[in-house]
Amino acid sequence: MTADPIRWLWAALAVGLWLLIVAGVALSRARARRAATLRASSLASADDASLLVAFASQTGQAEELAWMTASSLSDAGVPARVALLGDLEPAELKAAGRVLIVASTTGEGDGPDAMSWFARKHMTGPADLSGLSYGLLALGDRTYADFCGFGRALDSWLQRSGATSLFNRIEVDNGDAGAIRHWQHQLGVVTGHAVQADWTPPAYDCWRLAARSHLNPGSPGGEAWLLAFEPVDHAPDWVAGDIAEIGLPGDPSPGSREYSVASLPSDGRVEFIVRLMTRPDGSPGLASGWLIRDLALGDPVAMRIRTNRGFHGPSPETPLILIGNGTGLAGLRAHWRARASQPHGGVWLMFGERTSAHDAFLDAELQTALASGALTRLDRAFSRDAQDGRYVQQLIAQNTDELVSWVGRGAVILVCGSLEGMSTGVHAALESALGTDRLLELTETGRYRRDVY
Ligand SMILES: Cc1cc2nc3c(=O)[nH]c(=O)nc-3n(C[C@H](O)[C@H](O)[C@H](O)COP(=O)(O)O)c2cc1C
Repeated sequence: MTADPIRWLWAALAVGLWLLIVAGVALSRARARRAATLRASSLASADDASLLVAFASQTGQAEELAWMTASSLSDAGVPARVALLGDLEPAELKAAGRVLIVASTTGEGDGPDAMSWFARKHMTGPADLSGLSYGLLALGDRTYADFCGFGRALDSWLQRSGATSLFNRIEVDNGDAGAIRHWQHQLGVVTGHAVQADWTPPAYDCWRLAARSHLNPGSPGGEAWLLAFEPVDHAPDWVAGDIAEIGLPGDPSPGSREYSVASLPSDGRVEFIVRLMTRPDGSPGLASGWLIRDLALGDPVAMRIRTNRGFHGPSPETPLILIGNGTGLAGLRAHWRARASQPHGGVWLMFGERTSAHDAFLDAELQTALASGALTRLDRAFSRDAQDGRYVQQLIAQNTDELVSWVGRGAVILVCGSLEGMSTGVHAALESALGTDRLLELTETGRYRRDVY
């Protein structure tokens, strides 16, 4: 009996303390939100032509990356403004035309608190976002059951609302520096402006240039070369679809470049294809010029292999449709080579380049792969051939029945090559062959994957 008043006192104190904490959290969130909104509006006001960077953040990492994204873009000469995604209306997103989004996941696969109203009001069904293109950086942590749950839900809502992704969603596991560098790389591709040196310099291994062969002598397009590197110390493990990051020489280093790996660990070397780029003054591009013109056989190179889950292949019994153009053949080659030594469910390669006389990249190897069964079917399109000029997307249109049948048997479609022209053309051709809903379903179930640049 005598203990009761004391219990009541403790209980009242506990409730009071809890209320104080709740109020404090709510206040600090509201303050953070206001501060972000203020910063956002101060950047957002003037220039409507600027690139929109929107974020959804719970503990600040997504917000920080959004600001780093915007300032990198501004430094590269692309004006950018930052906004809280949760404060925008779909009509404002649509009006922006292009948006880069950084979004984290919290709770159990939930969106940040600042997104709850937006999610309830807008994300329960599709909005009208036709004409909007977007890039998405999803932050998360693989130790949670629903990895990047909110980023994935957002991606799916954007697609269902008619928006087009500029590149595959990039997922960041616990601040993974490689994935963040990949985002930086894509910023450069999307804006056409080199984005300054890496935010997080990677730890490289030492490799040496072992071979370099010209794939398209006489081509009307830029020179394409197959380069091979051997490890100096240890060779890391990797799988088809992974990416080689090359550190450019210099102190400080002017950054890194990414290339789709065209070989497998069993080859004992990393191979990839580089196109010689030309600067406006006619001189060779910084990275491609160095790799193709300056580097001598035996010279050391700083390189690491980055896992690129979004472009890994399915198990061997699943039919595989590989579609690409130009240097994109590199990312596809590792996939058919991975099947060369085992029974598999079929590999169909559709490849596009300029001329059959000069741009039939790796022709002898492709013929051998066909003869051995590593490739089941090969279709090529050469856009500048006088009689038969076609693009790779036309191969899809011409073989719709076959494509539908492969997809009906569970095929996975992998697309690698240029973002402009090829991947949008291929996407449109796949949409008309399979239907928009079917293609969306393939995207969401990981059966349509793109590695485009
Ligand atoms: C309470 C809590 C819950 C989380 N839940 C998830 C989750 O379900 N899935 C996930 O991928 N990451 C989850 N994360 C990891 C965060 O997404 C990750 O740390 C992210 O970088 C945070 O970004 P932010 O600071 O912008 O909110 C969670 C983190 C916290 C603190």
